[in-house]
Amino acid sequence: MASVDEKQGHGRVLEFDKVTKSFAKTDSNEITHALAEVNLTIQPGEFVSIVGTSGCGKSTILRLIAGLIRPTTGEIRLGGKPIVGAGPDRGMVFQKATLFPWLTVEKNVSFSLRMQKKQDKELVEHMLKMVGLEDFRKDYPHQLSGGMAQRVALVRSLINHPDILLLDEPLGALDAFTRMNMQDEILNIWREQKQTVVMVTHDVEEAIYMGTRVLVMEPRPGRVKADIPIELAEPKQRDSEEFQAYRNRILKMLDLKHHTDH
Ligand SMILES: Nc1ncnc2c1ncn2[C@@H]1O[C@H](COP(=O)(O)OP(=O)(O)OP(=O)(O)O)[C@@H](O)[C@H]1O
Repeated sequence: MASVDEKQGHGRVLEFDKVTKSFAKTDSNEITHALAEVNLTIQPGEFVSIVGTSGCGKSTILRLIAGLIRPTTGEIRLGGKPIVGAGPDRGMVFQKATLFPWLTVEKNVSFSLRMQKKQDKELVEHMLKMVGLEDFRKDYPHQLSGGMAQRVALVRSLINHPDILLLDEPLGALDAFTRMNMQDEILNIWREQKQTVVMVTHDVEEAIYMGTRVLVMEPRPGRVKADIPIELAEPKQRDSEEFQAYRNRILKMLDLKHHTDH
């Protein structure tokens, strides 16, 4: 039986135990080692940011946690139990809001509740208010800006009270101003709901600003190169010396081998 805590979706530790993931290339006999051995413990309520150059396995980590793919070797456990598939206790948001174009905002948000025959008008209303979209409930996705669509995608995942929220570059397609606003919105939601968040981003400042911890990854084979707890006073000041020291340290790690624009 799940404990009350588990039912509420909080309090479960996420563990990667010697996890590797390899993919066979379809056009040759080669194998891509997307992840070498990853060992990782994420405590409930942590906000973990993942940064790293292209192809170092960031999305693979999220897809493994989501249960969309299985490890090649090793095990991923949530609350001590192996993750064997997708489930409503883990919600994922992608860079491009994947909304149903034929459904209104309200219907997109309540979709999974309706699938589970758990209609809850008040909850939907609360969620829409939380992201300031209550006046747009009857609009369709094509009528929304990128930021608004991403807010809908976010609350559509949050409505199941996931234990873990998985964010795959959720703000990557937004303009700088909207992006900064949404960083604060996501942080407010996280502070209110206290779920565990694992977010992939290419933006080092965003990783530090939002994360309680930053994982720096390295490619070929993908692995965690550094695991950096962010110990900055809230609210974090992007222009503070301490903030910039984290930024420079992480950028240096990313630049050592790969001169990219990350
Ligand atoms: N389904 C798949 N089939 C074959 N190879 C894959 C598959 N998924 C990922 N890979 C390979 O695994 C490696 C890691 O991919 P992943 O998408 O996790 O990287 P990433 O760090 O998220 O990259 P990016 O920042 O470019 O999104 C890459 O070399 C990629 O080509």
